[in-house]
Amino acid sequence: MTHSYKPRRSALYMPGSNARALEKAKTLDVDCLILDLEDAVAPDSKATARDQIVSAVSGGGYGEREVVIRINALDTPWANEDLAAAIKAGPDAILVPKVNTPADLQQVAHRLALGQASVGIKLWAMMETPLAMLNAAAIGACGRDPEVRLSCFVMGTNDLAKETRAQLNPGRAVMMPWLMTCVAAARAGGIDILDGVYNAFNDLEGFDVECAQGVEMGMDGKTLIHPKQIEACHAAFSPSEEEIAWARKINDLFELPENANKGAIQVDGKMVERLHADMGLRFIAIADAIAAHSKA
Ligand SMILES: CC(C)(COP(=O)(O)OP(=O)(O)OC[C@H]1O[C@@H](n2cnc3c(N)ncnc32)[C@H](O)[C@@H]1OP(=O)(O)O)[C@@H](O)C(=O)NCCC(=O)NCCSC(=O)C[C@H](O)C(=O)O
Ligand SMILES: [Mg+2]
Repeated sequence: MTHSYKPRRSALYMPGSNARALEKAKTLDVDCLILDLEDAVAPDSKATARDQIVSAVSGGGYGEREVVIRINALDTPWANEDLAAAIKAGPDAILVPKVNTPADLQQVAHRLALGQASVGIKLWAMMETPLAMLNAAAIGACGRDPEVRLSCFVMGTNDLAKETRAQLNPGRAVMMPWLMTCVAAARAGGIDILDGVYNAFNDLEGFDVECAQGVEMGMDGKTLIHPKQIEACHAAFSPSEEEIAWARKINDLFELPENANKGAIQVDGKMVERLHADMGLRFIAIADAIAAHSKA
């Protein structure tokens, strides 16, 4: 089995209205950039932010970083112009906030399908409304629909807390059913999923704990709000040396002639099946992709 993998360990949001941040992003060691037109931008600054994002993305200079534009929600007065501007700018993906149903993504995909300029632009979906939690499987299934081009879920835990009135506390116990439902929906749809932001960006200890939780849940990476969160995020979401060594060891063991007809073997006192070897190959592919990404 072969794995292709695109590192999405970190996705840093920045307000489209903040020209300094848009420029600084070109120097940051981050996998993805989310240039925001939505919640980080005040209503009076929406037009300026839109212009600045178009000019920044069209101007390039972001190298290997995946560039994503977050537009305003589809039921706002800005969505239409945001979408036109995003298509013109030509980012790697457009992030649609407040998605409730597959129809929301189909509507945006329809706009993308109308123009040559949008060939290759993917869709990302914010999972942050009560309806999205109830429709997660159907929204995730858009990942299997080539016309919709959905490639990633992004958890919006702040909006989820606001809309459901559940509290966003350390440990996120009450959010766990929604987070794990979205992980399952993303996997069923064959797409990636990024964890929500950690608001207290000066609390790096708390951030480490939440990154570790995201890794445990099966998230592919985490969304960030400040450059100081990047390093710890990469450390958490990159396979460790021990994981890679273990992956190589069990794959080598299954290659041995004496194990050719075995589905399960014993390694260091543990049962290891071929599915574990496959999981190991994924770790190796991730590590290789990260190494290639850092060299670029
Ligand atoms: C939170 C901030 C407003 C803090 O800004 P500031 O006080 O300016 O921070 P610093 O002085 O510590 O900044 C140091 C340098 O780093 C640059 N910087 C800071 N943040 C960013 C960033 N996000 N991207 C790029 N560069 C950044 C500063 O320019 C300084 O650089 P230099 O001039 O060289 O010294 C700010 O961090 C910020 O605006 N963060 C992003 C906020 C945001 O985008 N929020 C919306 C997304 S979160 C969300 O909506 C989640 C979801 O939808 C949900 O529902 O949960
Ligand atoms: Mg939100």
